Formats: sequence, C-alpha cells, structure tokens
Amino acid sequence: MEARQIVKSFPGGAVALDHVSIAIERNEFFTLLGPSGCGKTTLLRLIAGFEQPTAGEIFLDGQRIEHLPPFRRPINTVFQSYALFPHMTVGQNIAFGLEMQGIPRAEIGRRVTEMLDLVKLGGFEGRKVDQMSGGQQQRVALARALANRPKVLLLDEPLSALDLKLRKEMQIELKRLQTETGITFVFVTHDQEEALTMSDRIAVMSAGRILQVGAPRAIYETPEHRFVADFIGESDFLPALVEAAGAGGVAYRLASGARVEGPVQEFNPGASVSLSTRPERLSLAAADMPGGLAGTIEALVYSGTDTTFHVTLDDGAGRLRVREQNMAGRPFAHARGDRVAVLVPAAAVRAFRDFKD
Ligand SMILES: Nc1ncnc2c1ncn2[C@@H]1O[C@H](COP(=O)(O)OP(=O)(O)OP(=O)(O)O)[C@@H](O)[C@H]1O
Repeated sequence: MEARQIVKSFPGGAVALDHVSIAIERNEFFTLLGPSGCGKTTLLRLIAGFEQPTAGEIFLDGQRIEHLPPFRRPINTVFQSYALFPHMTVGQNIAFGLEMQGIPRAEIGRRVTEMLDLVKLGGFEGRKVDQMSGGQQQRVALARALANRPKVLLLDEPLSALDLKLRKEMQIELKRLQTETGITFVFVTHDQEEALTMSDRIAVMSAGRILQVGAPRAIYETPEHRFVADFIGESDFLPALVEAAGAGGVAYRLASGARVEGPVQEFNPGASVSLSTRPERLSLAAADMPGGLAGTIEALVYSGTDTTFHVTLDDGAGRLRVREQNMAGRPFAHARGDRVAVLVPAAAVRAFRDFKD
C-alpha cells in the first residue's frame, strides 16, 4: 500500500495532512504513531475511503484506489468502539458482512468457526455480544474484520478502551493474528510503548507530517528529530556547542564548559545543538570521577525494578535523569543531596541542530 504526497485540508482551513508519503509492505505490521491531532486517524480514514484526499494518490498492489468507495476496497477497519451490533449474536456479527457479499451459507458457517478459533473464542458463536467483556468484544470485532479476508486491516486505537493487563495480552494477540493471517496491518496509536512492542515499522507523525519511518529499534536508538527523541521513550536535552567533528566522532562543549563526546554526526564546528541522552544509558559515579559531569542529586524516584536519579549539573549545564537497576540486597549507593558524577558514554549521545526560527 502506498500513499503519495497526500494533502488533506478541511473546510475552515485545518490542514490535517501536509504532503504525506508512505509505502507499506505486504504482510507488514505498520504503525502510525503520534500525539493527539497529528493526523493519524485522518490518514487511516483516507486509506479506508471514508474521506477523500484534497491532493495526492493512494495505491494498493499498484492500482489507484482513492476514487473507490470503501466497500470496493479490499480493506477493513477495526475501531476503538468495536462498532458491533449489540443485539445480535457473535456468529451473526461475524457473518453479517459475508452475507452482504452473497457468500454461500455453508461457506459462511465454515468461516465463522474458523475466525472464532483464530481469535480464541471457539464455542461463543451463539452468545449475545452485549453479554461479553470488553476484551471479548474486541476479539469479535477483529474476527468480523478478518472474516472476508481483506488485504489490509486498519486498526484505529483498538486497544485503548481496555485496561492495562488486558491491553498487554491483546498486544501479543494482535501480533499473533497478523503473523498467522499474513494480512497487512496498519495500526494507529498514540502509545509509544505499544508501537515499539508490536510493529515491524513505525511512522512517527507530528502536525500533519511524517517525521521518521523505521523499525522500532532504529526509531528509539537513532531518532532523526528532536521531537522523535522526546516522544519515544524518555530523553533529556542539554544545550551545547560543537567543538570538533570528524571521522572519530563529535566533541561538544556544554554551557558549563564541560566536554562531552558523541558518535559521528554531521555538524560544523561552532554549531549550536541540543544533546540528548536517555536515562537508562547513563550511570552515576563518585563526584571526583574524571570524565563525568559533576552535579547534585535533586530527587530520586523508586519504581520497583529501578530508581531514577534527577541530577542538576554544575554551573548551569542543565539537568539529566539517570536510571539504575535495583539489585537484590544492594542498598542505594546515593541519596538526595549527594554530589555525584554522571557518566555519559559516547554511544549514549545524540545531538540535534537547534533551529532558531
Ligand atoms: N472533519 C474534520 N473537520 C475539520 N477538522 C478536522 C476534521 N477531522 C480532523 N480534523 C482536524 O485535523 C487534525 C488531525 O486530526 P486527526 O483526527 O487525524 O488526528 P489524530 O492524530 O488521529 O488525533 P487523535 O489521536 O486525537 O485521534 C486535527 O487538527 C483535527 O482537529
């Protein structure tokens, strides 16, 4: 599935999509990730055919589809609200679309059983939908959407109505369904953890644009925009100047005069940048440790598996969070108010150009 240079503006002037292009592979679990209002749902609705693009083209298997009505596209959608018929049985809900297509009765019966087995609801065929839990209803909605074997399944925040535990279970379940059926899934979420754990690739969106497309690991480890570094996982930013840049890496100078080394990135000496680091990639050492950034622990947040130390660096260099795992039987080495050094390995540093516009 491919979208080329899609623009969508609404009456009144809101531009929901600003020249968006994506190419989604067959059998891929592809996620559109971004904050509320970035245009994810609009893009999904254009692919489904519920909206028309203002400009641009959409292709499926090389054929233009943007002029086709939704029911002529081999694409189904699962909504957050399930959109099931509450007074019908599970079986009737799944059979409904197949009947509309004129598929023979015996074949419909076979498919309903097959779909219920697929979503692990075998035996629930005669149950009324309104007598089922939220998680079960979501499985019925999935079974219904998969029953007519679409080429692409669109999923618009399908798990957001479920509680955390059920959501985690359904994340694994959805991934399994996608692998078993071989159908291309296009999944919309604003939950970055959900995107990282389920997707083959993620497109990160902001304000109607796609900022970066890549595998979860590439998005997390090598964000190409400050927004992406900030939105996915946790990042802290320090203002810095590029001192030297070469084949061996980049040397940065913080506001305090302290020096930090980072991996190779294309910068000119003198450039003003934001250095970003992730809490779990840093560590704490004794205050006089050479090469560390000296500072004071302002706060510490215990969360069971680990503890996050909020460190204010000396001489106005900024603030960093450092996360350390809590080892069994090992007491905290640091307390609030302690003087420490933050160790910043070069591989943990990524810098973004500061734009002054
Ligand atoms: N029918 C419409 N008329 C006017 N503006 C709209 C319409 N639908 C969406 N918009 C605007 O387009 C932008 C993108 O909306 P969209 O629903 O695609 O965002 P989203 O990323 O899916 O957000 P959310 O996660 O909150 O659903 C928003 O600014 C929204 O206000």
